[in-house]
This record gives sequence, C-alpha cells and structure tokens, in this order.
Amino acid sequence: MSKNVKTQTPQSGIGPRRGNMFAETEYAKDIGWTLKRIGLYFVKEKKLIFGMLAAVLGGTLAGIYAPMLQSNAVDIIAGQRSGDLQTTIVFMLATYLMISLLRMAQGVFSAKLSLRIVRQFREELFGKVIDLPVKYTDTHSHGDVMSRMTNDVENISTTVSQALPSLFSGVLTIIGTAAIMLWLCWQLALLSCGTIFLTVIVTRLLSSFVRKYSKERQTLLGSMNGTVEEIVNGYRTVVAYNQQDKSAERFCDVSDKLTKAGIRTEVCSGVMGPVMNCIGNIGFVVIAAFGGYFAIHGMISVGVISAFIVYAKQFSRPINEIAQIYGQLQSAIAGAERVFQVLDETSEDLYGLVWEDQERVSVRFEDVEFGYVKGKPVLKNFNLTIPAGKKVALVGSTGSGKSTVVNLLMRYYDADKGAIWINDQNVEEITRDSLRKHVGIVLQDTVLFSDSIHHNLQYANENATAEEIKKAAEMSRCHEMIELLPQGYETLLTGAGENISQGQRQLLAIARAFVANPRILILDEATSNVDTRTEKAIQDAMQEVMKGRTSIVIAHRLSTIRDADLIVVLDQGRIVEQGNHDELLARKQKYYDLYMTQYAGFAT
Ligand SMILES: Nc1ncnc2c1ncn2[C@@H]1O[C@H](COP(=O)(O)OP(=O)(O)OP(=O)(O)O)[C@@H](O)[C@H]1O
Repeated sequence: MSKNVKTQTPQSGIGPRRGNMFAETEYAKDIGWTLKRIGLYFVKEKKLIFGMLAAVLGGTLAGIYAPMLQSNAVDIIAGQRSGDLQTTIVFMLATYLMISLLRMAQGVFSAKLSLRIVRQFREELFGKVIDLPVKYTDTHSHGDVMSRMTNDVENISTTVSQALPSLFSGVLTIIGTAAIMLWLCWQLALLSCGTIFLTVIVTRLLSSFVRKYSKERQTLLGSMNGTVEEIVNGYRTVVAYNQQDKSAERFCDVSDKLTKAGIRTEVCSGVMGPVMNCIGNIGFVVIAAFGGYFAIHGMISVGVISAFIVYAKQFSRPINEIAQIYGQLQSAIAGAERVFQVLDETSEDLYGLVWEDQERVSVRFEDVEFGYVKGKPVLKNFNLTIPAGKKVALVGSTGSGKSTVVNLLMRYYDADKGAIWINDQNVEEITRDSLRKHVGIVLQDTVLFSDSIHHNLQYANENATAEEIKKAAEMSRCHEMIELLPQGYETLLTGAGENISQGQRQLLAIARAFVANPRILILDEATSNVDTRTEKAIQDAMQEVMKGRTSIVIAHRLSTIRDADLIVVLDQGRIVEQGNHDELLARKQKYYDLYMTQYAGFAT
C-alpha cells in the first residue's frame, strides 16, 4: 500500500448520501414485503403515528357510540325507555363536537406524517441517485428516474395521508359496529354481514386488475417523461431535420398507450365504489324490511331500528372506503416497488483508500481490457504509460476508444481485466471521491449551472478566492468576455449557459478546471468549439498551467496536439502507434495518414 493513501471507511451516519438501510436487502416483488419495507419508514415517525392513531381511535369510538345516544333519545320520545331527554341530547351534542375535533387532529397528524415520509423517500432517493454509478445513468432514461422521484413518491404520499387513517378507522368502525349490532339484534347483524362476504369477493377481483394496470400506467408515464425530455433537450436537432411530426407521432403513441392504461386503471378503481355502494344499499333495504318486521313483533324497540339504520350505513361506508383505498394502495405499492428498485441499485462503492496529493503523478494502464457490453471488449490488451508531468495526446478515428480510456481513469467504469496505476497505487483501491479530487476534466459537452459565472467557476473549488477565479479566467482567455457582460462575474447564466455562445461555455469550463488546480488534467475535445486563434492562446496558457503536471488531451484537430510529449494512436481499442509528432510523421503509418488527411497541402 502506498504511504500516500490512508484507509477510508464509509460514513456510518444515516445521512441520505451514504446509501440506505436496505442496501444489502435482496429486492422481492411481493406486496407483503413491500408494505413491510414501507412500514420501516413509519417507524421513524412513532410520535406522529401514535398521535394520529389515538385521534382516529377516539373519533371512531365516539362515532360508534353516538347512534346509541340517538337510539336512547328516540326510545325516550317514543316512551319505550325512561330517562332525561335533555341530558341525552347534551351528551349527543358533546359527542358529535368531540368527533369533529378528533377528525381535525387526525387531519393535522396525517398531513405531517405524509409529508415527513415523503421527505424521507425523496432524500434517500436523491442521495441514491447522486451515488449511482455512471453506468446506471447511461442505461436509464432521465425521464424515468424523474418520474420515480416525483410521481411515484407523490403517489406513496397521497396514500399515506389518506389511506392509513381511513384504513385504521375503517377497520375499527367495522369491528365496533359489528359488535354493537350483534349485541342489539344478532339476526339483523348477520343479515348485514352477508354484504361483507359479497364485498370481499368483488374487491379482490377488481383490485387485481387495478394493480396490474396501475403498474403499466406508471411505467408508461416514465417512458413518456423520457420521450418529452429527449425531444425538449434535442429540440434544435428535431426542428433542423423537420422531425416535429415524427416526434409528435412518437409522443402521441406513448401518450395514447398511457391514456388507455389510465382509463383501464380508473375504470377498475372507479367502478369499485359504486359497486360497493350498490351492495351496501341492498343490505340496507334488507335490514330495514326485517327490522320493521322484528319491531312489529316486539323483538326490538323503534330506537334500535333508528340506531341500526345509522349503523348499517356506518358499516357499509368503511367497506366502500377500504375498497377504494385498496385500489389506491395497489397503485402506491407499484410506485413503491419502482422506488425501491432504484434504492436497491448498487451505489458507487465508498470503501477504499484516500489518495492524498502528490506533486508528481504518473499514470499506467497495464493489460487493461474493458467493454461496456459483456463479451464485446472496447479496449483490448491496453498498455500505456503516461510519465509524470508529461502531456499525452490520444488520437484515432471515431469510436476507437479514446474517451473510454478517460472513463476508466476517472473510474466512471472499472476495467474488466488488468489494472490502472496512479504512481504505485491501483485506482480501484482508491475512493472515487479522492481520485476525482485530483483529476480535472473538460468535456466537449459543457455542463454549466443556472447560477452566476463566479459560482460556476467556484464549483470546482469552493475555497477559491475571487482573485484565483479571475486568474483562471485570464488563463483560459475568457476574462475579457466576462468583463464585457453587464454584471461581469455576477452575470447569471440562464438555462445552464444558453445566454452565452457554445465556445464561451467551453472557455468557462476550461477556466473551471483551472480553478480546481488538479494534478491530472483531461481535455476531451475541450476546445472543439473555439476558434483556432483562441485555441492556440489557451494552449499557450495551458503549457504554463500544466508545467510539472500530467495531462491527457483528446483532439480530432491534430494541429492542436503537435507539441504533446507523447502521441498515442488508437485503432479499435488497441494502441497501434506511439511517439512524438515528428517521429510519427517520419514513420509514415497511421498517424501520418490521419495528419495528411487533415492537412495535406499545408507545411508540417
Ligand atoms: N456508454 C456506452 N455504452 C456502450 N457502448 C459505448 C458507450 N460509450 C462508448 N461506447 C462504445 O465504445 C466504443 C469506443 O467509444 P469511445 O467513446 O471511447 O470512442 P472515441 O474514440 O472517444 O470516439 P469519438 O472520437 O467519437 O469521441 C464505441 O464503439 C462506442 O460505441
């Protein structure tokens, strides 16, 4: 082990960035398991759950008791019971008032609970997304990830705030009402229970369809978001090739499928309520008829019938609600499964050694083999040494593997075989964080943020002073351009840099890399969008900046890498030639051909 590294273990805290409590759990697609897993998020909100359940319990019990008071009042009025009517009515009023207050408390508790649970999901999911390997983002549409973060999490939230209290109060109401009905008149109670049997069968049947369709609907929503994102991001290209109609066709196709899946889901879950209502009403008619018969024959009092009428309604209401909630729950479970799929993805590992700064850094690729797809290697038997402080240029035709070399050095991907060494340290043993801290990279596709130019440049090193930022901007030849802007360094970049030109964006990206002051600098087609004069000026500045540092430059314009200490020519993932510009030209092989193709007729 190098003496410049020290062991770093992952943080043990529960902060969102450091994985999740189920990281090692195998993902299972069953409702019980998913519910249990959702339940674990509730454990952290014990106080709120207790408060909410207490309010639901109080409200439900009072709701079950209130019709008894009503029954007593009716019996007192009908002369079938002795008692004080005024006291009974005051009790009734107090009970209904208490029910209202408890329902309000329940609403407050459940809203808080739902929002806090959503926060847990959202933060854990975001923490996961920023820790996902590059491979994941390369293979999943951004829209799909967005959909999981917003729609699915929102779906879980709605269910938590509405379904949980309704479910708890519903179950309590059913049990309490059934008990009291049995106590009042078991014959009428049994008739009521007949409706439950019918309800359960219909619920199970309809809910299996709801679950299937809502999962399909959420997958399609993700796919539609992905399509929209692709079209909006690539709008200029869409318009340039007059592909608006085709894009609209593609969108409409997904939108159409989404509508159909949505209709199927809504029909199945929407039908549930009315069907349950119908069953409840039939039960109500049966009870009214039989109750009348029993009262006529003196088996029960008129007050009991009045209470039974309320209980019968009270009994069927939660059954309807539970039937609807069941549909909602199915959809939330489908959403939760999709969220858990992301949470269960393997994060970029956080274990390893912290690579500490060293002034001179050499890089060595040793027998490296790598492929993005299994069995299809892009780099084969790749051996390359980049001496400390030297500038190495990678050239070769499109798809020859130049960016892949950089991807491996940055540990966006890890080699399938062989090893990459930084000085005497295998990069796979170093934490990615500490490795990337010392490597600056500028890509062709510049990413800037909707923030001031100053903050965009400071992004690479939050401790950089205004003076250091200005110096970096001067070296990358963008200081003057920035000064000409109305607010100078405080100018806000809108739409991540759409208010400046592509070349200017590239200059800012180079300045940002200079601010980072890295030991290794990688420029992947970093100056492809600036004019040749500016490019030359930047290169001169870079000579100065990179003195004693190691740099890797990828450039199609070969004139820009003529001064490199080593030029490496790649072809189909293999190094076919290496040397300096003059040596390679003299050899008259691949590099010579590439150079002549670009500059035939010009002096070398
Ligand atoms: N994320 C990816 N998933 C699958 N294959 C990929 C991925 N990135 C690159 N490839 C493939 O790997 C091969 C090498 O690509 P690479 O980007 O390294 O080439 P390059 O020499 O940098 O090309 P260019 O000059 O066009 O940038 C190509 O065949 C490419 O299709």
